[in-house]
Amino acid sequence: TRTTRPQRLLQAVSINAVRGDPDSVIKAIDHFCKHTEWAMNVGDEKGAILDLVVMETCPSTVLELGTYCGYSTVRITRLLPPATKLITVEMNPEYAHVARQVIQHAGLQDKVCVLEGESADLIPKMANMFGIQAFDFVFLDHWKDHYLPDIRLLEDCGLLAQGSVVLADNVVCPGAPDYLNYVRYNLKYSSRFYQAHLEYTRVLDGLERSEYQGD
Ligand SMILES: Oc1cc(-c2ccc(F)cc2)cc2cncnc12
Ligand SMILES: [Mg+2]
Repeated sequence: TRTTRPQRLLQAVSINAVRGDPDSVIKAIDHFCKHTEWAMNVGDEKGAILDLVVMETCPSTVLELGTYCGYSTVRITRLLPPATKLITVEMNPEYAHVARQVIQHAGLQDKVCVLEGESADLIPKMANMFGIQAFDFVFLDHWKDHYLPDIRLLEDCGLLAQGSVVLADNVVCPGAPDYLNYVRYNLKYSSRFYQAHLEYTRVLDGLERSEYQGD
């Protein structure tokens, strides 16, 4: 097929969503994934849990690892107050290019920085790049075998502080067993599981919310 799935998803957004309206962008992507073509967005069921955790955290600084087409970027950013910045990291340049256009269609481009590259390379540079101390909220939604090394790297770079909330997607499917073991049995975290389903399917999945207890 000439076009890629992210490009077809972007086309569905540009046709069906209202410019400047994040909720219409979210609805257009969910409709596309339910009726046209499955895609690995966090989706509407897990997305509603993501919304609740973001709202109760009221974060000033947000990091997302794994942008894909920007669906969860839009979900999170639409809930943030005007002054807040969200940094999202995507290693695939083609995904990043589509995500920037989806985020722009939602009218949220001024609140989001899409960084292209490997999370392991970029995390150590973030404090200096953005003049931040710690992230109040981190959403892990990239390759599952990077969850554990990346949360350890965030700790080592002093980018987690007491009360920082880390929410991880796909801890059941595809699964992140080493990450779950770490956050559930390490006294530095208070962790809880939200049972849900793999986006747009009946397959079991879930989100793990882990709150950093401080050094
Ligand atoms: O939410 C997700 C789902 C899947 C996925 C793919 C194929 C399958 F069969 C089941 C699950 C892969 C992901 C990779 N990165 C981030 N999020 C993902
Ligand atoms: Mg995911």
